[in-house]
This record gives sequence, C-alpha cells and structure tokens, in this order.
Amino acid sequence: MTEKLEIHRLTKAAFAAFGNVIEADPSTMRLINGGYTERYHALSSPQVIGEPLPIIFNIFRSPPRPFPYEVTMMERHPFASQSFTPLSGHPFLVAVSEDVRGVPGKPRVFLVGPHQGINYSPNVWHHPLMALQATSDFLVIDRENPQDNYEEFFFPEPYLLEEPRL
Ligand SMILES: NC(=O)N[C@@H](O)C(=O)O
Ligand code: NI
Repeated sequence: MTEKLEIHRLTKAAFAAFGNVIEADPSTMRLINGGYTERYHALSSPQVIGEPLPIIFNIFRSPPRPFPYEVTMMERHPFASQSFTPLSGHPFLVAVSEDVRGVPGKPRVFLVGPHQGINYSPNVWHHPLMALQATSDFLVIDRENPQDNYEEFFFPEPYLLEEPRL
C-alpha cells in the first residue's frame, strides 16, 4: 500500500533542520532609502563547501506536477546550498528528508506560499522542484558545476502526494 504524505504549513522552525525560509519576517526588517524601503535582512545565505566555485543565479521554469503524484526519489547537493524563490506568483511544494545512515528518511512535505522561498542547506535530501497551478519560474541560487554536486536516491516504495487544497 503506497504510504500517503501529509502536507505541512511552512514555518522557519519546522524547516530549520533543512535550511531557511526566505520571507518578509518583521523581526529582520530595517528601514533604508530614507524610509522608502523595508530591507528584510540576511534571511539566508548561499553556502559552498570545498572547491570555491562561483555561486550563480539561475531561473528554473517548471510546469505543475500532475496529481496524485508519486514521490519516488530524493536528491541532494553535497557541496552547496540551493534556493528556490517563486517569480510567477504561484505556491509550490518542497519535500525534504532527514539523512538516515546515508539515505533519505520519510519525506516531510511543505506548502510554500507565493511570497515565500526556501534555501536548502548543503547535503539536505530534497525532491526536485514541484511547481503548482501553472508553469512557473523560480529564481534558483546554487553553485556552478551542478553536474558534480548531485546525489540521488530512489525509494524502494514510492510515497503518494495528493493535490494540496489551496
Ligand atoms: N537538478 C537540478 O538542478 N534541480 C534539482 O537540484 C532541484 O532541486 O530541483
Ligand atoms: Ni536540488
């Protein structure tokens, strides 16, 4: 029987073991530009481990995932963080797992709002980008040479994701 995954609300605390939430957190706000701009300061920062390769800005464009969706695999980037910030005004899903003796445990799924982004810490198991509602663009900040910064794992049994109620 395919195990169903619940979808959780994304909070800083709930996501802390996996990375940071990028959102206008009032506790980080500083007024700048003569009071015309609210700067939400240092919400996260890109990390590169080992070879000091460039941190790069990318755009990922993805159609929405079909539901019900089977989560068959997870991946991770051992040498760098990877952030996703929506540019198209749609929410998206992230699935992350604790590392259990070198492989991902049961995924935890979070609904990310259209005004939120996330930054995965290096080596955090996560599922590839899961867009919702419509083909969406995401600003992705990660490390150059992605091809040698990628590890994947396929679960013996897939997990089932139902369409989130938005
Ligand atoms: N492969 C790639 O660059 N994308 C994944 O890392 C992802 O997290 O979507
Ligand atoms: Ni990734």
